[in-house]
Amino acid sequence: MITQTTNTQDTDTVLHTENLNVYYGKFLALQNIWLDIPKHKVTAFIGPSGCGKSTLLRCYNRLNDLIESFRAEGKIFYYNKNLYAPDVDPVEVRRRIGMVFQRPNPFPKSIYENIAFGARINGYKGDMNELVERSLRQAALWDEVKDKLKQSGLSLSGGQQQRLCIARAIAVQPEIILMDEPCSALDPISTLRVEELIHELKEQYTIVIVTHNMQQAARVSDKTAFFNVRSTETGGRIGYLVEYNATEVIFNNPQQEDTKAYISGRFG
Ligand SMILES: Nc1ncnc2c1ncn2[C@@H]1O[C@H](COP(=O)(O)OP(=O)(O)OP(=O)(O)O)[C@@H](O)[C@H]1O
Repeated sequence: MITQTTNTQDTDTVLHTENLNVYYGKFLALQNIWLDIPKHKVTAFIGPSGCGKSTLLRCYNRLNDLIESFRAEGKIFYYNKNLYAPDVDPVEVRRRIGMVFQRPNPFPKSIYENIAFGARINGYKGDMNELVERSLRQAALWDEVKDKLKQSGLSLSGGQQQRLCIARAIAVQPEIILMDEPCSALDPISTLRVEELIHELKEQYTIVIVTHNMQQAARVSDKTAFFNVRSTETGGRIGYLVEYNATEVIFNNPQQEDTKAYISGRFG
């Protein structure tokens, strides 16, 4: 069972990562991660390819459990509950902590069913029409699709499909939405639309976004974590957290030389 009643951390913290190491088999992908995700804010993860941004994001809703070689040491607290405790149901974790992926991946079903399907599986007993409309409105898609709810989700444009996926994530009423490069397959106008949406959604949800686009991190996030990767003598490549701070500090006054070099485009 996961309860939200007590909180051993700061009350503004929804996810507290403590001394996390992540392995794929013998390969150490992330080392010694300590990081707090604040409630109702947007937190961006930036850093060069392979530094473990997506790995960490997937740890937050236990999506890595589906990878056989995956192993985590350390703790991730969702309020006062360690997400990796033996009594925690990963399916329940994924309902509370939803995910939007790099490529829009609507179900090959109608727009309506894309929203209703997950809610129904989760035992939603309320008015389904109302839930579909509310979710699509929150994802800023309702006006564009309200007259064609029976059409396939796959008939929409890429940007619309991504907003449909956001609506689908919202429909099961999560508290946190994880976004793994949600705009990388979208054109600039659709990207802007999704960025505006992220800004609106943080009033109700906590958002963590992985992005390669530093302007995007600067535009949408309140806090930014910069990760880097170091090579070991034995050929390993270990990801680690370099600096975590308010986004304006990371971009205007970074405290670490590596952060300065990365945001000024000198590496990565
Ligand atoms: N399923 C997996 N099995 C084995 N190794 C993996 C797996 N997924 C990721 N890795 C390795 O873990 C390291 C971190 O990968 P991850 O995808 O988390 O990095 P990233 O910072 O998100 O990279 P990118 O920006 O290129 O998406 C990499 O060295 C990657 O090869």
